[in-house]
Amino acid sequence: MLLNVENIRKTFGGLVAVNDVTFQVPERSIISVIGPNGAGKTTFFNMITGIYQPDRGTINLAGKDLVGLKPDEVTVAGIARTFQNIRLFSSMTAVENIMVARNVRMKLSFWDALLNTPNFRRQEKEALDASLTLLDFVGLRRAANEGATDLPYGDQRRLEIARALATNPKLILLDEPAAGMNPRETEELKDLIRRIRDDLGVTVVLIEHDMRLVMSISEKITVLDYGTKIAEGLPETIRSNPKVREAYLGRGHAAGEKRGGA
Ligand SMILES: Nc1ncnc2c1ncn2[C@@H]1O[C@H](COP(=O)(O)OP(=O)(O)OP(=O)(O)O)[C@@H](O)[C@H]1O
Repeated sequence: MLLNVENIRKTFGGLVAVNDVTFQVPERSIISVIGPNGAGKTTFFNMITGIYQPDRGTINLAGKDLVGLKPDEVTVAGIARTFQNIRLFSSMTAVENIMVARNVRMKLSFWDALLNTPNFRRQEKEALDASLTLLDFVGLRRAANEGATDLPYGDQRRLEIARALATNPKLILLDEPAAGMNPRETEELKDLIRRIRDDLGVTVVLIEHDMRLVMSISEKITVLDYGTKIAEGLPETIRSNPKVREAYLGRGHAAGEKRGGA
């Protein structure tokens, strides 16, 4: 197992946002976490990535215990993520946004940078080349020198994915990557997610409301409702699971119909 999460729990005051959830991710898999609004999905990601510490439970990545680590330490351990609300640096170009992310892996001293040593210049050149390769990978090579937040929305989402990949992760967590995308962009995203796994060997876990995407891409789906895991399995079994249907329909049309249903 690449990621092994056991019985993690998070409460906010009296509210149990994530209720003793166990979740396993095999290496090189594509797994989705779904559930109605407020089900606890983002809180779950936030615990895995060190933004919140779980009240109890364990999180293990390739044999390394992640509980207690800060977000940047989790990144170094091998987990990258994107956010529901895009978080790009608006004052930087597309390629610069990737270069800064790559810095977590660079081996430079303060003096190298200050004195502009050959070591610094060589690593800068490598960082630029690698960042352009990643832009190519997500289909944004032409936009390298454009302001990151001037890009169309779908491109910004792909840039965020490229930036996450720049940290050289074992696992990438995508929080609603298709949000705001049109059907053509969502198709391209599906292809990109497959290539992340097939070409880069990076394992993918996504939170997603677009059920067509979820059903067509996931090898396993985990369903949360009120913080509790209510179902887990192959897309076909999840689609026909009465508990899952009830969870979506019980919350009204917002989650059940507008967003595609379960
Ligand atoms: N920092 C916080 N303080 C208090 N309550 C919180 C906090 N973060 C999340 N919650 C609550 O925890 C519950 C789960 O929220 P979470 O954002 O994890 O759900 P979600 O499944 O990601 O929802 P959505 O699909 O709408 O993004 C919600 O009731 C939410 O209001």
